[in-house]
Amino acid sequence: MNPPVALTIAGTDSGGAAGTAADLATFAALGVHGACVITAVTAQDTTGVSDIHAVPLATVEAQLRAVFDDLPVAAVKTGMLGSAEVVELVARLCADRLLVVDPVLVATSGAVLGGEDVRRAYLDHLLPVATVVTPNLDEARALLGHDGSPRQVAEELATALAGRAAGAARRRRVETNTVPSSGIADRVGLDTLAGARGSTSGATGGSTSGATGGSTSGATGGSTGGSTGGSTSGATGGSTSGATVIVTGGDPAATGSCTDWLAEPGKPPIPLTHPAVPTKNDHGTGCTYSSALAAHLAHGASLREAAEQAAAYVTRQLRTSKTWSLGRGRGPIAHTKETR
Ligand SMILES: Nc1ncnc2c1ncn2[C@@H]1O[C@H](COP(=O)(O)OP(=O)(O)O)[C@@H](O)[C@H]1O
Ligand SMILES: Cc1ncc(COP(=O)(O)O)c(N)n1
Repeated sequence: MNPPVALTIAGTDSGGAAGTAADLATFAALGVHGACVITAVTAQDTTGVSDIHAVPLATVEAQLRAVFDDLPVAAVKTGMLGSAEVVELVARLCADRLLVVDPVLVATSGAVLGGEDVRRAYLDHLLPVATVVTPNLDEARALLGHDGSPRQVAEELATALAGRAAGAARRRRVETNTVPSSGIADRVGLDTLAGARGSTSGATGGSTSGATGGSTSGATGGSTGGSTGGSTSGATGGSTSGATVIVTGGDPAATGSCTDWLAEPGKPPIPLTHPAVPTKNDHGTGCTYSSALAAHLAHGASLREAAEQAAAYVTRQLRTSKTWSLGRGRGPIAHTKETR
């Protein structure tokens, strides 16, 4: 039987901890075939980022078209996109897909991986069409433009994105009228503008988020039924009501546990708590988490289930890497197969 396919759109990390290295290793570990579209090549190690080479926009687009025209992509995950124009391109070509956006702005090491124009492009273009957004606390505060507790920023960001999602659906209608026909343009067809509810369940291995049309009702847009405990089906692509926001992290040092806050628009945020692993070997943790989330969604899990499983996976990998001593800086989260 075919495995589900997930696509990562991200940058490379020469040190093998974050970016596409983390994403593909995580997909493989979780039984998903990983496709990858490279947006930037970074010279990076455990101590920081020393160089970034942006892949030309046309090459990013060509990679996207090659993957979408050929493979039954059940879920898309974005990491470092690096420029506002790549953010816009991804928003345009992935708007009706099951889309996990990790809004990478700053690396653990402090390196800036996306400037103010990238932050704006996320807010204006990509986050409004995302199914789920996974900022860490700093990224969530940066996106909102102000401080707040993890719970507060998760709730506020979900509310803000819900407001933008309707506008994005309107914009998509205008844009898809002008996109020349191709494999992708066909799938991002007029029917989908109401918010495609095409099956993206990777469990079948054969589905792409097809233009099946669907309800314009905000209640179904970007549905994440599992987080309310009501649905057993996986999340679907094409948000019209706004993304679910998961603000990751918390303060493990302070409490011995990590709490990720899952917020759906219009609902009280839900705390998802798991044990903290005391370690500095956490480079690549955010990439690993969002890839694990996408992998579980590609298997057909509900969002709540996928979020819990992703955190459990990260925790296991951190337990493996916590005794490692690799590199001079912040060591990698383990991408090796579990040894115990
Ligand atoms: N020390 C830790 N122990 C266990 N889980 C962790 C630890 N640090 C982060 N996590 C978990 O890893 C996932 C990614 O979170 P985070 O570290 O905030 O991402 P980022 O790398 O983008 O800052 C979340 O589920 C978070 O709770
Ligand atoms: C190519 C690339 N993508 C993403 C990150 C963020 O990961 P982290 O927050 O663990 O540094 C990174 N450092 N490099």
